[in-house]
Amino acid sequence: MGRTLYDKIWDEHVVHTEEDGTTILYIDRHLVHEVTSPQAFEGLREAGRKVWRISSIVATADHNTPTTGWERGYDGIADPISKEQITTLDANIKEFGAAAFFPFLSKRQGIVHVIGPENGATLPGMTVVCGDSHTSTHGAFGALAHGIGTSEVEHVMATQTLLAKKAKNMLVKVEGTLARGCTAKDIVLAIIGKIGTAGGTGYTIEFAGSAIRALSMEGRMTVCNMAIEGGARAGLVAVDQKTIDYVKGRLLAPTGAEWDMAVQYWATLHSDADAKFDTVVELDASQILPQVTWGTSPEMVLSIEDRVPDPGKEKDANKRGAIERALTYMGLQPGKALNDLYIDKVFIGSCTNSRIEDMREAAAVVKKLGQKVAKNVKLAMVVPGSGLVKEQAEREGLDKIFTAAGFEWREPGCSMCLAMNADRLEPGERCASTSNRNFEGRQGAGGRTHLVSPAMAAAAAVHGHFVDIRKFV
Ligand SMILES: CC(C)[C@H](C(=O)O)[C@@H](O)C(=O)O
Ligand code: SF4
Repeated sequence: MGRTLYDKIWDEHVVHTEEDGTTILYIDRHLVHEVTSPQAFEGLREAGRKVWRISSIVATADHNTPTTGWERGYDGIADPISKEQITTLDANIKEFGAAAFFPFLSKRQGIVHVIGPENGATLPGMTVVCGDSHTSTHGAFGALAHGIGTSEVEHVMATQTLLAKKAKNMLVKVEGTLARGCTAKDIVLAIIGKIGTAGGTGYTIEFAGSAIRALSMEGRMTVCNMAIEGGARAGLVAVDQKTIDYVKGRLLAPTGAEWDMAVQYWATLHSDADAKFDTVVELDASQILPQVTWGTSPEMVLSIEDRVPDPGKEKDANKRGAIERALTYMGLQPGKALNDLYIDKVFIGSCTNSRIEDMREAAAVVKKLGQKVAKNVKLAMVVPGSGLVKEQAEREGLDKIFTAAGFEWREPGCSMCLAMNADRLEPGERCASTSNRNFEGRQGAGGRTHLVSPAMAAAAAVHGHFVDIRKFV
């Protein structure tokens, strides 16, 4: 019987499987950031162990790094805990080693899920782990990639393996053509709206279909990034020519004869025609409208043509309670049209939407609208995902488009995606955000997050409220 892409990568990495399915899986790439690595390094130190394969480690600082004040160097990191995490990572990598380290202030620094692919650290067919839930992003390359906990970070460092149990196979097939103005972000929000945040629990999701194949690598990363918000630990997209073209020539990508061998192998990284999936979900891309979340979970999502739901119409008492709580937190009345929601802040960034294509998409909308950020919007910030994205965007003059319209153009990092640095919402502030989580307090205590695409966020900044982006692109 044919195998799925997930089956193939899994089989290739099994070291040993116990009768109950517990498997020792070999790990090819270990991405490291400052938040989930300190205890792992400390554990190694206490046990007198070294890192098993230094060349598997690629590290950067991202969650705590400030997005302003870089000219002041490490003195620009106001929060002492943030500063300590960043300097601790520097010291740990110095002591234990890495294939590549992109520290705070370096040109290639950035969000771990942006710098991995960008530097060819993420390659098709690899097993990729990181102490970070959005590691699913790297599945866009046909790599089996998922987040691990801090104790597992130490385990992988010490043994180059991970204890895992195989998940089931889910196929999410998106066929057809997206409407103008609709993007990868709208696809993945629509998928989560359909399957729910628990829909993918226990599965690895392969995203397929003509709409997924039509996406750029950046778009595929956006989709896989949010697989975790749909409950799946990992998301995958089959390798095709776009994948190979993206990887070619990147810093850590293979070269010469190794490249040729790799490409030959990568060509096998797709599900066989007769592969069996445990569950299949289908979506019609032409029916996907611009998406906006209204609540405090990514599954609380509707289209721009919709209105805030009425809990009174929900028969299930649990669901009704959840809607009521979300509306209270979000400060929303049932029946309010989503395009009438006025916002206080705009955040364009995060590992979901901070790549060059996202910057281009947002800048194109700003340019087309030709107006400044609306008066009611106190802050509209654009945070590129890495130093390289920032540099490329500046070469294309995108920063000028943003700043001329009144946006702030910041230094790279996670920033207001989770407010671990100085960038945050104040209580009650409403934000159009291109990130992936809208949980209570995610962008600052009491902050209200609406997840949208970069195009929608840019249009909302200029109009001061959400709009049907299809009319403006
Ligand atoms: C800090 C880190 C462990 C966390 C994660 O695992 O995802 C963060 O990146 C997030 O997005 O909430
Ligand atoms: S950008 Fe946000 S979601 Fe991504 S790794 Fe950073 S904090 Fe997590």
